[in-house]
Amino acid sequence: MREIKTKDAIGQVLAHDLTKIVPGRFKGRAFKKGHIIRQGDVEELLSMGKEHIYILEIKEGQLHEDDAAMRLANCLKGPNIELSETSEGKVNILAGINGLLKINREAIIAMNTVPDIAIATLHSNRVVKQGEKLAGTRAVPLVIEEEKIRTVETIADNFAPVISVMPIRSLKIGIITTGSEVYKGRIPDKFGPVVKRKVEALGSKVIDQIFVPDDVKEIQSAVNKLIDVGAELIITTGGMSVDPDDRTPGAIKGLGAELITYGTPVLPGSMLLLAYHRGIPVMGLPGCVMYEKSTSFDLILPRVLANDPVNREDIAELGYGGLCTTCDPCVYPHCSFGK
Ligand SMILES: Nc1nc2c(c(=O)[nH]1)N[C@H]1C(S)=C(S)[C@@H](COP(=O)(O)OP(=O)(O)OC[C@H]3O[C@@H](n4cnc5c(N)ncnc54)[C@H](O)[C@@H]3O)O[C@H]1N2
Ligand code: MOO
Repeated sequence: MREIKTKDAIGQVLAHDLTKIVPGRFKGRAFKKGHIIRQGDVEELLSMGKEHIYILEIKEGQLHEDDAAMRLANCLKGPNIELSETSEGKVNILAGINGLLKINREAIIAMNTVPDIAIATLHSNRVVKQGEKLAGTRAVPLVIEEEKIRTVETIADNFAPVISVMPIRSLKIGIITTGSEVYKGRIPDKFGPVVKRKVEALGSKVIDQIFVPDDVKEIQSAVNKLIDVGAELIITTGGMSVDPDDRTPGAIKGLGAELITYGTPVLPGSMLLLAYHRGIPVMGLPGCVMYEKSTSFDLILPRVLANDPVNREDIAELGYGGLCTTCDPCVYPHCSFGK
């Protein structure tokens, strides 16, 4: 790469994309890498403040930033990922489908430890839409040693897939509403509609809702009945804390269900339960899910729907970033909650 005066550059090949910014009106590529500079371009280049420009001269063992960015992007690309074109030396990593974003954090850290590499991502486990930008990558200098890109490619081989989107399944949901006060009609059910709205927003369907008093046997037979009629995820509400009438966790455990967790290090939503009974996930939701905008339920539900295995360690990890600051209005997922 060689620097020359713009006024002497006619006929030369531009080494990289040139960005123009007009505040409030335009930010983007004014000249593309590889463009052959013409007489008429000189005035425009000078008005963009480019008194000097780089002419491309790439040696053996070096890569241009555009080629480096595309190779980096291919290191990141896992299932259901699309790549943008290269622009201004950068490639964006995009969601190929609606789904659950998975990012290998360890791989991203290892790659960014290689000098001159920049990879910026969203957080893992977020629900994303097709076409959404998930990450961006570029090499920092205009010309980079190919060896550095090879190091990143080796890391990618060890960790693949680095970025992927898991499809979120549409499941048949069975709701069990516990609480003698609701069962006996003393108060109307306010919990069922919240659960219905949240599962439907992710593409699932409620097939049945059973109301039961705070009674172990009744809760247990409702779970089995819903599985018998084809429920693929069972969600119980209420009765999850410490009162004598809080029978739900005991009932689910008493079924012989495989308990992943009763209690999650997330506030609100710390009394949440996740178990598997006859191969079907069962979630126990504490009262706060009914009135708080975002809780542990919002963090775990998409993972269950995506069939992303959640073990006790995954639950423990939720504690870091698991405190909701209850902003008004709630801006989740555009906040630190669950990250
Ligand atoms: N001493 C402690 N107190 C509390 C604890 C604790 O660990 N120790 N945990 C707190 C947490 S965290 C939560 S969340 C709440 C409530 O948890 P529960 O799941 O046990 O909720 P319930 O007791 O069943 O109900 C609380 C409240 O909500 C009303 N409710 C329940 N279901 C419905 C429904 N379907 N429709 C309308 N309203 C409903 C219920 O009538 C109660 O008023 O406990 C904290 N306290
Ligand atoms: O489970 Mo409570 O749900 O933390 O508010």
